Amino acid sequence: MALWGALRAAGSRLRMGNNPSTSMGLSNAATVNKIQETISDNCVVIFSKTTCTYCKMAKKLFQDMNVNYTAIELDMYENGSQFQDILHQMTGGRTVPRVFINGAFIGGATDTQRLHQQGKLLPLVHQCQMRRVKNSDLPCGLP
Ligand SMILES: N[C@@H](CCC(=O)N[C@@H](CS)C(=O)NCC(=O)O)C(=O)O
Ligand code: FES
Repeated sequence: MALWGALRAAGSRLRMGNNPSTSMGLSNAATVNKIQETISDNCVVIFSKTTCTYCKMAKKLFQDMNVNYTAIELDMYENGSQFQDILHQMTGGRTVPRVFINGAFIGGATDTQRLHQQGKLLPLVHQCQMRRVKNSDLPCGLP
């Protein structure tokens, strides 16, 4: 999948750079893995900051639709800026919120709001949820 390629590329680009944030907390590879795992295990993931009003707006959109989401609050992580660097490599921007649905980056708060106004947000979530139900019917969770 293209996104995994982008993630691996992001990891190696950052590893080659002189990135002081790797001296504490997770290595870039571990942070890339954590992002990768989180967005593939959860239909809706919001990389967020607890104090950010734009982030609150994005989270409220999903709350109002009764959709569960996973929020990674980067201001609660010692290596939050490392996450943002990797998200930058993956998505072209390091601002929060960064919203992923079904493993794909859909944008920031205003992009998410726009998709919602266009009636496209909930169908994306449902697509992901339906895929998960189908997969869970298979023995041993095989894909
Ligand atoms: N148009 C973007 C604006 C995002 C934005 O400007 N985010 C600011 C906080 S509100 C940010 O991430 N600043 C850098 C930082 O917090 O690291 C969106 O709708 O998501
Ligand atoms: S709205 Fe101010 S930090 Fe996001």
